Amino acid sequence: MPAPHPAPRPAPSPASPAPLLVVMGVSGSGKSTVGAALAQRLGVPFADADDLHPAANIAKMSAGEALDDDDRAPWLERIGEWLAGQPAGGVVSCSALKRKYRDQLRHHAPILEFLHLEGAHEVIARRQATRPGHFMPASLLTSQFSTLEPLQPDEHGLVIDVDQSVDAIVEEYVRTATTTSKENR
Ligand SMILES: Nc1ncnc2c1ncn2[C@@H]1O[C@H](COP(=O)(O)OP(=O)(O)OP(=O)(O)O)[C@@H](O)[C@H]1O
Ligand SMILES: O=C(O)[C@H](O)[C@@H](O)[C@H](O)[C@H](O)CO
Repeated sequence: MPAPHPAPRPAPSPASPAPLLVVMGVSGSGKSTVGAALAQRLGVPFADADDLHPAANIAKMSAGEALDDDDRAPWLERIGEWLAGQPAGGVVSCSALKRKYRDQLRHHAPILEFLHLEGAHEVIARRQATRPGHFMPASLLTSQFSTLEPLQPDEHGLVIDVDQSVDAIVEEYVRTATTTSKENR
């Protein structure tokens, strides 16, 4: 049962800067792939939060151990600092599994939007399994789903199903955000 759709924010317009967007979801949901494609489509900088992990976090996940709140806290701070440094908008791919993680990011960038790439376990597991050479083992996918807290109604964001092409996801985001922008005029 998909989570209720949270309130989407208006799309970028001449009057407003491009969004600060976090593409969120469990491991293998397509955050890095969709995030990079979306940043290119919107003409804004992109950062992959995987690149901002302390080495200890990468080692822990590579060893098949799930991260905990203490592991993620410094990582989320670095992501928040990156977001705060993007005055003209930007996209970051970050799992942002828990509400309190998203609150920590909003502390750095209050006007923040989330795009949750939501999908069935079997769809995402198939993509994780066919992904070459990534440090995140497929064995951790179940813990990702059990840790995931969907967007709540008061959080600005969209939920898009991953069971479609990357281009289709990007265009659905742009179309939905643009529609919302017109409705808000
Ligand atoms: N919409 C899509 N359709 C088909 N394949 C996809 C789609 N999105 C991503 N993929 C593929 O699925 C795999 C996982 O994608 P990606 O690495 O972007 O996920 P992720 O959420 O960033 O994972 P992690 O959090 O573990 O880094 C990759 O091989 C990618 O090419
Ligand atoms: O536990 C988490 O929050 C996630 O595992 C992220 O930290 C990873 O970066 C990514 O999903 C795996 O590549």
